[in-house]
Amino acid sequence: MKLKDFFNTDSEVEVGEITQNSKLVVPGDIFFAIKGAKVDGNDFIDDAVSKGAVAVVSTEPAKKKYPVPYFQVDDIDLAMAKAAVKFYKNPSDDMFFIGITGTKGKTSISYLLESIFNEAGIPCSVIGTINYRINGEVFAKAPNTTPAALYLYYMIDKMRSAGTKVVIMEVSSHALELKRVFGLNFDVALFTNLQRDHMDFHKNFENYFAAKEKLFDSLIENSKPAKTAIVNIDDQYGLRLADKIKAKTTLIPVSLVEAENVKESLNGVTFSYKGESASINLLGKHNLYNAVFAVKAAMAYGVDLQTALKGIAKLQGIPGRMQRVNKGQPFYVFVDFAYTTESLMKAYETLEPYKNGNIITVFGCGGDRDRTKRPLMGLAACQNSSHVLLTNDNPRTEDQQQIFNDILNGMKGYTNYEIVQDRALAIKTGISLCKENDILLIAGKGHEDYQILAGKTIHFSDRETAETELEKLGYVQKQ
Ligand SMILES: CC(=O)N[C@H]1[C@@H](OP(=O)(O)OP(=O)(O)OC[C@H]2O[C@@H](n3ccc(=O)[nH]c3=O)[C@H](O)[C@@H]2O)O[C@H](CO)[C@@H](O)[C@@H]1O[C@H](C)C(=O)N[C@@H](C)C(=O)N[C@H](CCC(=O)O)C(=O)O
Ligand SMILES: Nc1ncnc2c1ncn2[C@@H]1O[C@H](COP(=O)(O)OP(=O)(O)OP(=O)(O)O)[C@@H](O)[C@H]1O
Ligand SMILES: N[C@H](CCC[C@H](N)C(=O)O)C(=O)O
Ligand SMILES: [Mg+2]
Repeated sequence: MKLKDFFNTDSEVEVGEITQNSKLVVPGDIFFAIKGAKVDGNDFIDDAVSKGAVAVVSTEPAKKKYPVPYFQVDDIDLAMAKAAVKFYKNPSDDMFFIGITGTKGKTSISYLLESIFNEAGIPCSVIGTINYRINGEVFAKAPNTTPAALYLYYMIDKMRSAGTKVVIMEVSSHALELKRVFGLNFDVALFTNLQRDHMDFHKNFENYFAAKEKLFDSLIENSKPAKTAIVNIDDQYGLRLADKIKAKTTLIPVSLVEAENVKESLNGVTFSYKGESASINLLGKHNLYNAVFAVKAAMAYGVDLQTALKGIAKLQGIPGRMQRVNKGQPFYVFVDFAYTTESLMKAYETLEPYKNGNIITVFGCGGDRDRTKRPLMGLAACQNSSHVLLTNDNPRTEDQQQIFNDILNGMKGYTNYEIVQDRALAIKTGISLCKENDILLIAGKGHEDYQILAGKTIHFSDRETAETELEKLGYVQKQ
């Protein structure tokens, strides 16, 4: 493609790649300079040009005369997404796109859907929190749930070349707000729920909801047929959304009343759905929602009910989502990605029927993120546990003591906690406190295999740590 295909210019210069990272520039590339959270991409324009960039795009006026065309734009996120749509030739037009938004349930639904499409023999790819997968193979670890447009489109192009028929995508509110998914045509969009999170970024619930709604705006504006919205109407924001979009789109409501004969156990949930018996190997009623969402989304593509139900039944588990660590010890250990108040409450609700002793919770809160949830999580943990081990999560660049102080504000009046700052030690302590039938809940990091301490990333896994500690105590049973 030529430069004139992207910008208002008559330049015939051939474009190689489009990038926002000067380190990756090779001769022929267009460089997008982004003001980031850590550094300003505008400081790397000279670097990009010296490496052979053929054009520079920025929101800032040019600091000097560059030897290549310089385009000043109002909205760099939009400019990148538009360039990506052109460069990769509308890749979403060639595949069926399922976008999942909502505070909770996105990753779980994406796994359930992938399992259904595998069962149906339909090649599918997944973009989400844990990693990015192309037709079942891990393509890359996920730096973001929904990556920035240039990388996102690059990956979608690879999915198309690999013969993917269905792309299942978690669409975060950040992505919607920052236009990372601009230009993608979603065939089906899912809304799970809206709960307290990301207030650092959105400031209030209305803004947060407005960001989520954008997925459905794009659904309405796109030009493809079969525009379907699948919305949780048991959620107050879902109900509002459903009301707003019902005249313009095919609305499929989701409500738990559709699942009958629900029986929960530590192996999963069995239920009947539209007269068929169904099961999932995932714990808790929230996963029943996720299962119903997945079945409805797959059916919107054309998968039949029986195949969809077989697909959800085959999924054995999801990394870090209520995952049991079982080395044959006489108590229960669960790792869960509950890093918000509501998720923590869901975890306790799920475990309640099996409570035959104490519940001990290991948790902390991430730094450089929503502070409003911290006292609420502290309160929830104290209220629902016999003992809480307050520890670090990913403090990132924030002072750990400040994070503890925020959490402790919600724990006033409670004495059933102690601070064990080192997470491995907190897990070890939690295990040592467990007596027969007790439950240890290790919350907040789920699948994560790292910790970000003072800005540095080290390897860390709740699951591995728990397994190692259990093995040290002589428990060896294979999972
Ligand atoms: C706060 C935020 O959103 N940061 C995102 C941002 O990174 P950043 O702002 O720190 O970038 P930076 O390091 O300051 O660099 C700025 C620019 O300079 C460029 N640069 C830098 C150095 C150099 O030598 N040359 C150069 O050109 C960089 O390529 C970049 O374009 O751009 C990166 C690349 O696109 C993102 O990976 C990164 O997401 C970080 C990891 C992040 O944590 N984001 C969170 C807030 C987020 O987006 N979360 C949502 C929701 C998660 C959920 O589901 O709950 C998500 O979708 O992940
Ligand atoms: N449908 C749901 N409703 C409420 N809570 C849920 C639901 N599904 C999962 N959870 C809880 O939220 C946690 C994270 O689930 P999941 O990873 O599927 O959500 P997500 O939307 O992808 O979250 P994130 O934005 O952090 O990636 C789970 O471990 C569980 O505690
Ligand atoms: N995608 C979420 C994950 C948070 C996980 C938790 N362990 C934390 O670090 O706060 C975020 O980046 O806000
Ligand atoms: Mg997710």
